[in-house]
Amino acid sequence: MIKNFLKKHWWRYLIGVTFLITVDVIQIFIPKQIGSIIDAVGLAVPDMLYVNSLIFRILMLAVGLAIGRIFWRITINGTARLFEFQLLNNMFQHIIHLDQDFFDKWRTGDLMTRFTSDVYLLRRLMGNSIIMIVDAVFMTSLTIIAMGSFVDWKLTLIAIIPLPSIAVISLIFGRMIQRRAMDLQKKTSELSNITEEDIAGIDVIKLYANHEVMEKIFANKAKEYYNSFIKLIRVAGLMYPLAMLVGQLSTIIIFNIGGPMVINNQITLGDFIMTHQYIGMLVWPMIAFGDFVNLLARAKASLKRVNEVLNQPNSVVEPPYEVYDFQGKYEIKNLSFSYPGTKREVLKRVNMKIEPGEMVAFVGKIGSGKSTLAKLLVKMYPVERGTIFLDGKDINDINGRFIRENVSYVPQESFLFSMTVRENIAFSDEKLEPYAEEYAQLAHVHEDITNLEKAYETVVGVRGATLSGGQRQRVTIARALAKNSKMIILDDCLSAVDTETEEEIIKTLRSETEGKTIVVISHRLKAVKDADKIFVFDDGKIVEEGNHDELIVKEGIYYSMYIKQLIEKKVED
Ligand SMILES: Nc1ncnc2c1ncn2[C@@H]1O[C@H](COP(=O)(O)OP(=O)(O)OP(=O)(O)O)[C@@H](O)[C@H]1O
Repeated sequence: MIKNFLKKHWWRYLIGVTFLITVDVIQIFIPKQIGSIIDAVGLAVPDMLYVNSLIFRILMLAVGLAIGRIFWRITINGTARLFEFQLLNNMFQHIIHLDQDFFDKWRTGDLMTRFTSDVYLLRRLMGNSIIMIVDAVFMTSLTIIAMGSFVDWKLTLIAIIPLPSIAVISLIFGRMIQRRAMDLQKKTSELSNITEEDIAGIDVIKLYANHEVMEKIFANKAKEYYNSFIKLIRVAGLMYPLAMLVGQLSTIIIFNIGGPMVINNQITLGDFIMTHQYIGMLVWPMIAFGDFVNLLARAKASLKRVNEVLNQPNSVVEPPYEVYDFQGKYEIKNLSFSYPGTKREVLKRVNMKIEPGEMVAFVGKIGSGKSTLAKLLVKMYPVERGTIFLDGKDINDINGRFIRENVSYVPQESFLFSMTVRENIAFSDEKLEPYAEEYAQLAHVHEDITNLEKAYETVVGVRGATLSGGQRQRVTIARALAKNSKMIILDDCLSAVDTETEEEIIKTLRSETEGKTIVVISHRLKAVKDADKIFVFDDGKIVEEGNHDELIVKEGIYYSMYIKQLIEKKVED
């Protein structure tokens, strides 16, 4: 990723580094001018014209410095921002195409940290670190050359003796910093996870009056993060003063050796001050070197974490996207399924046929595998070859995106984006916005929407929080209907509306969407009793199948569930 970026944008860095080196070169001449001014004004009769010309030169150099700095900032920092922009896009584009398995396992906070603080460190690697290393190398060598040629080589070579030890200090500390930086990023992720989860689950915390417990858990995580940070800054914080100390040793040498040289007239006072200034100029590149090693170590840790996201493979291997005349005929043969990374079979030797235009219902106990099968129909998880056939083709040979374009799957948890109701309904295509009312009517939610403060233009809260559960569910159905796909799967997505409304919505769907295949998962048997086929699930197996009348005659599990629900309804009434 970094290599590719550098291959493409090396010229931007070349321009930036040229400006940076120009600035370094200009900087080298300022102490020389100051030294010359001191020597000139120290004469018995100072030549003020010469002094003024030196001052003018300093002014010109300062202007050159300012221009150079502006340009290297624009080019180098701008390129680093471009890298950040492209990296963020790459990461997002990668994860958005990953299948459900990835999102089941990764926690939002962890992902957020990788998108924010890890990317931030990589941006600094691609910007600040270039500046640091160029300054460390060029400023140091140019300053040393200037000191030697403008003043005295012997004095210069003795003064720089302590400098290589800075490199050694940086290298030793760099390793420790990397380890601690990795731990800090992990702790940052954990803290983000818990913050994200606590805010998302704030209702539950309040309802259970569980503030103290959650505060304690949060405080522990925050403390771990704090400790990890302190551990890091202890090492990083020790490295800088040590580097500075070594820098000061050079100053002491200058005073000890350079001072007597002035007294013995070997160098002028201007030369001495110039040398002192040069030594001062060497301190920044030394720190820059330490900073570079520190940043490199931290960025390496971040690169590893970002690459973990970018190299995350899809558990479903997709064939090329190919369009064909989708019918929606499913044939499931002896399908057994365990979620990726788990051993427990949640579907066991399932056989099923769904014909185009049929209405099919999945019923059965909780956790019996109904939603799992529905998700497999839209290829959200990988399945063995030869188990699911769609329109006569193995599902593994059809691109998942194409399937999901033709099948609208309405999941159990209704999620809306914090945009207007109209935009939510027309989520699949903004051109559908003028027709939002029609789809809302089909989903029996039009009246509810017109009663909202701004009707269809009402912006719903985060995740649709400002709508009731039932309203949210029906808006998600309207959204699925607007997609106008050939097949629709309603995964127990009407649990928050009453039985009558659920029945009516299903009836309307059936009559208004003639020819479309409908799969309904519901716990209310009355709502699905008109289905062409009803599959009864129990512990991952299909234990009964047939239409309502056939299943009633069988007097099996379906029959008992149906009678139980009838009695419950009567008792309720
Ligand atoms: N992402 C997952 N990873 C691992 N196991 C899972 C996952 N999702 C569901 N399961 C397990 O698979 C089994 C079947 O779950 P599924 O959601 O398909 O049941 P269901 O019949 O739809 O239940 P319900 O009627 O309560 O919605 C359950 O035991 C559940 O714990």
